[in-house]
Amino acid sequence: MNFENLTVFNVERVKTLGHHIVTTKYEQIANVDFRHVVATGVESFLTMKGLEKVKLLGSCLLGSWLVYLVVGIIYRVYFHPLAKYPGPFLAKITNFYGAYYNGRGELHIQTEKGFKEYGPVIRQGPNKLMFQSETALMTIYQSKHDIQKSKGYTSMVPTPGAWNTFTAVDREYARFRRRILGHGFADHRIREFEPIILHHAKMFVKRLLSSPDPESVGKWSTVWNMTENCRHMAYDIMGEFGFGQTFGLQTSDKNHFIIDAIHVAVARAGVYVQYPQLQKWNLDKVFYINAWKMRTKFFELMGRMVHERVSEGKHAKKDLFSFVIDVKDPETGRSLTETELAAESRFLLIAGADTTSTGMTGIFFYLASNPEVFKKLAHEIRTTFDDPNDIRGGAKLKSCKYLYAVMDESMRMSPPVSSALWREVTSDNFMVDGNHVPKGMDVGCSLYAFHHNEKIFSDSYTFNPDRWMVSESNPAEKVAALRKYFNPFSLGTRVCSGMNFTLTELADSIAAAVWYLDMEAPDTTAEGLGGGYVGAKYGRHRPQEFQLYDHITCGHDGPYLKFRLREGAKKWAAELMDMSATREE
Ligand code: HEM
Repeated sequence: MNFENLTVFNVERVKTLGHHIVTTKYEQIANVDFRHVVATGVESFLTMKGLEKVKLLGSCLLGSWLVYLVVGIIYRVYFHPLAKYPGPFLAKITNFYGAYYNGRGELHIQTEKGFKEYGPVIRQGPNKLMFQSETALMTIYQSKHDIQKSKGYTSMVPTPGAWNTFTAVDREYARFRRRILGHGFADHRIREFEPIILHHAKMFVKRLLSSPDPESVGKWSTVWNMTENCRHMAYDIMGEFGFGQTFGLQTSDKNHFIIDAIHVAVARAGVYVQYPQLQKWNLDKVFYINAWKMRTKFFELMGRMVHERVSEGKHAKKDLFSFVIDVKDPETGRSLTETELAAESRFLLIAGADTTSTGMTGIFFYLASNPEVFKKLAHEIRTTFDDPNDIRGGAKLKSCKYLYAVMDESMRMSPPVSSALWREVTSDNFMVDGNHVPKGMDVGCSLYAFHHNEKIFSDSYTFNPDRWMVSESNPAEKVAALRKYFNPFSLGTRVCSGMNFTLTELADSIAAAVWYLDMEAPDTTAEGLGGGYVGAKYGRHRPQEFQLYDHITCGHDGPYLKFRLREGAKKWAAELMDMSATREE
């Protein structure tokens, strides 16, 4: 084509209605030298005033951006490899959908609602598919070769190279870290650490009993917000496990800021995991100014704790540091450095403390809203243990089947990690439920939506621990079938490393609290208990459901409860009240 000489036409279309023919008339105006046109354009641009130039350039840029945007949207909606899958329009065109709902703490609700609206496969981002079937759950999370954690996880790495087990995307590196960390979570290590868990569980009970009136043993206590009390206990335990020392949150408010610091960090991370590109926009400076200040204080505290721990000597404490510092990976011959271990300990505050405290708070919510369940559980614990000092992991505690059923049912109803754990497809022939998912796409299942899949968990919004109890009307096979799909700790190659640690912590502390205490909810409204309320928007409308605000880990409030020493426990109360916050090693 010759661009130097172009023929320019004046085009006139003649439009008529009905069956008349539409004609188009071309009238030749001139033969134009294209180079001349460009030169004239440049010349007239140069002669323009400054403001006019800016306006013209601005319009051109805006125009090009709009064209780019519209073309992008059309591509994502009609021509993208995932175009055929249903889902919210916003999700089809941008990851802002996931970021927005995660920021609001409602992605888990939108997902559960989405399956009802669109069916078992939803497009939840331009390159993301969310599935709701038993086979999809197994295919996605048990695959060893065709899947790895999504790139979104890398947005949580604070400085280049500072991976921890959770953020490790690379399969080989994650396996290496899990092999080392596994030594810290081995059963015999949990047994060695358990006395520390039990000490904090007793401090928890002692605090719940305390009241402004010193004569009040046996009378109702102060009203406690269990969200806070459970967090304080779980963070203190994780301080001991990760850093060999307690934060002292149950006994002083000096370090309470770490919980706020972690929550802002988690809310921020939740948004970026859904939409990693947002991180480039440096929004932290705008939205998280206070968080940056808290972050600095938090890192200073962590730095001090790591320093103190390291200077105490490798085996001075029974903690993660001591359990794994000497472990050499048999496959690579490598150990974790002190810096790598410190990164792991920092991460465990989120992964281990925030999650466990949500699990525990949920249990208190469901016990408070279901007094008949509390009664049955109290009977089981109080008749199994004559002496509360015998409560610890082992056959006796394991025999408390109803305790474990209550724990499972609470985490089914309100999983402490609720959203999808995105996985990236790394092979060319990955199939989920007969759908070929191209390489580079993200796939996942939502824990919350899955636990409320009526096909598997019937009457899924009813708290019913009996669904986990084997009986004549509920045979072992039926319970086993449920258990296969119950996955609060995820499953497969990246299942939670701290699952057994958590179950020990929950069983010890709930059994101790129920052994010593009766409880009562002074206010059974949504605000008082932390449930939903009739008339609220979808997902927040169920009074019998503990309300979670999901941002990777979950925010919540309540239940507000008061406690009193139960009958027959007086003999043991004095010992409890005399207990010192300082633990004897
Ligand atoms: C109720 C308590 C807990 C729940 C519900 C929970 C749940 C989960 C889930 C769902 C994952 C998978 C995350 C993903 O795939 O991205 C996970 C990973 C992990 N959790 Fe937990 N967790 C809990 C407590 C703990 C505790 C107490 C620890 C340690 C002391 C811990 C350590 C870890 C680690 C290290 C990972 C990363 C595993 C990997 O990516 O390979 N968790 N947890």
